[in-house]
Amino acid sequence: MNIRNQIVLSQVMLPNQANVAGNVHGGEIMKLMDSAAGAVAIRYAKENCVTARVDELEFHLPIFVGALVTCTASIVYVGRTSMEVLVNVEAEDLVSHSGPQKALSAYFTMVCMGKNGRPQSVPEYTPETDDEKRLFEEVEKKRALRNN
Ligand SMILES: CC(=O)SCCNC(=O)CCNC(=O)[C@H](O)C(C)(C)COP(=O)(O)OP(=O)(O)OC[C@H]1O[C@@H](n2cnc3c(N)ncnc32)[C@H](O)[C@@H]1OP(=O)(O)O
Repeated sequence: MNIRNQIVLSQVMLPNQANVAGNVHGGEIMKLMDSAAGAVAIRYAKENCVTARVDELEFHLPIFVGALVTCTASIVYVGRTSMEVLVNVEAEDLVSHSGPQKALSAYFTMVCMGKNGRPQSVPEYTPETDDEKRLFEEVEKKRALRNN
């Protein structure tokens, strides 16, 4: 993975991010995911980007106060003005030392916005590794289905 195409964002979950049971609100994590997707898209496009769509958002595990949450946002497909960003979230219980566990995942469609407030083209993306090629083809198929 080209380092320019990935951003890792970590944060310890605090009591003000949780409900009365101590579970972190889903919206708190979704905001973190959106920030990570936006950051990697802006770095890739070298221009402001907005979120156009979120697909396949899945909550695999609950997250609790005190957990270290790490969002990894990776560019996996690039269209003309839009980018598909896969965001994986891991949560780690720092006390138990049980290691990070996959907690959430989603695909964000980010659109590059020109200074005129309209979508602007972004640099082409060529997947290199087998994993990158697999993800690229998966997203390409999904977009083709969506646009038909
Ligand atoms: C970081 C943040 O949180 S930003 C705040 C939240 N987000 C926003 O405010 C965005 C609000 N939405 C918008 O401003 C507009 O709908 C835009 C800019 C996303 C799209 O505007 P449109 O006039 O539809 O643009 P246009 O038709 O030229 O499409 C631009 C690209 O966006 C893609 N796109 C537009 N709408 C969608 C959608 N709903 N789902 C997936 N892709 C979309 C198009 O496929 C196209 O991609 P491509 O150039 O790679 O083929």
